[in-house]
Amino acid sequence: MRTLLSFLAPHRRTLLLGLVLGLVANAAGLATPMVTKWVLDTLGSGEPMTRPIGVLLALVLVGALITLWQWRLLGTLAEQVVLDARTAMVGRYLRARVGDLHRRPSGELVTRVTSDAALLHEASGSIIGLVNSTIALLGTLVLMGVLDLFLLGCTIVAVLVVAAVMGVLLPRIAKATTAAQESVGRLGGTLEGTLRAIRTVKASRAEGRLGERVIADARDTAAHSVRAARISASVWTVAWTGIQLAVIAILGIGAWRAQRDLLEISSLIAFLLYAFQLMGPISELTQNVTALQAGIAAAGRIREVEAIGVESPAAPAAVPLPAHRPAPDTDQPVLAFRGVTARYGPDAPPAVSGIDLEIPRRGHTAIVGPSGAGKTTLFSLLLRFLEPEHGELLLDGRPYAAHSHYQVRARLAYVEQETPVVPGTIRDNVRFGHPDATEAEIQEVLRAVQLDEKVDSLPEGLDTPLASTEVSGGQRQRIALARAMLRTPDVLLLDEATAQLDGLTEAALHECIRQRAAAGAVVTIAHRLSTVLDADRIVVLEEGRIRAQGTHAELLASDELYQRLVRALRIAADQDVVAAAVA
Ligand SMILES: Nc1ncnc2c1ncn2[C@@H]1O[C@H](COP(=O)(O)OP(=O)(O)OP(=O)(O)O)[C@@H](O)[C@H]1O
Repeated sequence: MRTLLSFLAPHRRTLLLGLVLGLVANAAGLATPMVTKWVLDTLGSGEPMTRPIGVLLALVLVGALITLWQWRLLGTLAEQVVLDARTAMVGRYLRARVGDLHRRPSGELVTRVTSDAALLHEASGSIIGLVNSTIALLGTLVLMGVLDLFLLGCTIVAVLVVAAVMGVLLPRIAKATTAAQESVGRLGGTLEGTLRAIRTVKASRAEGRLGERVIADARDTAAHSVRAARISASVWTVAWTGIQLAVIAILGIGAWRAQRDLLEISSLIAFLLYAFQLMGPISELTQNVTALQAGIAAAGRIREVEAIGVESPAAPAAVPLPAHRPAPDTDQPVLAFRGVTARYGPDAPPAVSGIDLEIPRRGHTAIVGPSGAGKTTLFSLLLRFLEPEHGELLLDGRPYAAHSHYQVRARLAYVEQETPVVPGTIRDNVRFGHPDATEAEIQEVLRAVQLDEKVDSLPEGLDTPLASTEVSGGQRQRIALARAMLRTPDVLLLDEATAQLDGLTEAALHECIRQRAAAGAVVTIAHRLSTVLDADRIVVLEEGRIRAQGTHAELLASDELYQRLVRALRIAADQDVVAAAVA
């Protein structure tokens, strides 16, 4: 509840106005039966009926206008609350630490923004609705008491029975709705993973099995929602029947009291009007309690997003790059690890330990090692996706802690092994890191990765929209390279694809590495013999530690693991040659 209130707090003035409008509309509604009695009392009294009928009309009109205003006000507010929640969540996701984000299925994170946030719409007006309907209920009962205390007693018995049944059933609706939302979250997670790996899913003929898992969550959602709908139906039936029975009882007892002159006919009619009106606040109470419960559950799930750790809070654009930036020919390494140990969780074993490594300002450093040796972890540390547990990293001789995440990343360019294309056109993809890049700069990097002719041949050229499925693996690699080469970064971090690359892409890759290494630093996670042979220095990793460093010739002569790795790469390279010859 506190969480839901925190979403509403910024809109308290609008809520207050909504409450006041609701109260005025209630007052108009409550006065109507009394004025109806006035109309009836004037019958045969000789008084003109125009005044009470005029008041009646005015009440209906004012009530309608105020209700319209209140609906529009609260409807707009509800959408603002949903928008605020979505904005906060999207911002949190984008500022989140990579590790924290990856611990949750992305599809589930998406459902929090889409379906959970939508539940706040109904809930945001429900607190006002609850106050309004409670006041309307109490007001109706008080006015009924004014008309006839005996009949009020009958009504209160019916209202208490209805309230008791609701007290038991409404929490069950909340439980079912929360469970349904959780199933939708799981469904989103599984479905997103399935669609992302759709090729593997189909190739493994696993559509049926995975479909079953997704449908199982959908069935779960439906089962919980059906339970909620059935309980709601029971609540409505009990409330409706209770009030109908109360009306019949009032009619019988009221007629009997009227016969004995204990009650005026006009009062009985007004009382009956109030009895019929009772259904309004009761149904409003039910709806609002249900919406509030669903909203509280959704607000809880939305607030869980705040548990996702975020990176340094400094606003990226507001952080100036350090004035201190050494001359390019200095001997000081551009990047350095000093006794770095890091792990992925408090209970996980260290992924890398005691890393001491310097990345010179110029040249190509290749990192090699068996699977799980910690190569990707070194990149994650350099890019600050992961923070060291012990030791520190230095950029231009200054600890990473003295820079913001943004400042560190502004000096690096990164090509992922999977090299995703981002939503948008080829132009958007190439200038992703530098949205202000000029046409000439874009053309230059496209030439460097040998994509210029391909782009020129497309009818829409640079403005061709890209979807990951439309781009070949090699083209994706080259687009990612072009993106990284734009505005010559100080350090190019390249996680080489393990998949076989086409000749054009491989040649473009090596040309880019060579060009960049002549002017700046290139660090590769090398999976190809040609890349290792190209490197100025090679770092051999084993079980999270640096085992050896040196040139290819030095390591080949001195390190047994390196010899084995090169042998494996050579066999892979030979296989590539055979495959190319066969093709
Ligand atoms: N996100 C993660 N959560 C938990 N442990 C991880 C995570 N990523 C890597 N590890 C662990 O950290 C260690 C180093 O992994 P890393 O991915 O750095 O190795 P690698 O040398 O890049 O392997 P590969 O060549 O197979 O990609 C491994 O033991 C791995 O299980």
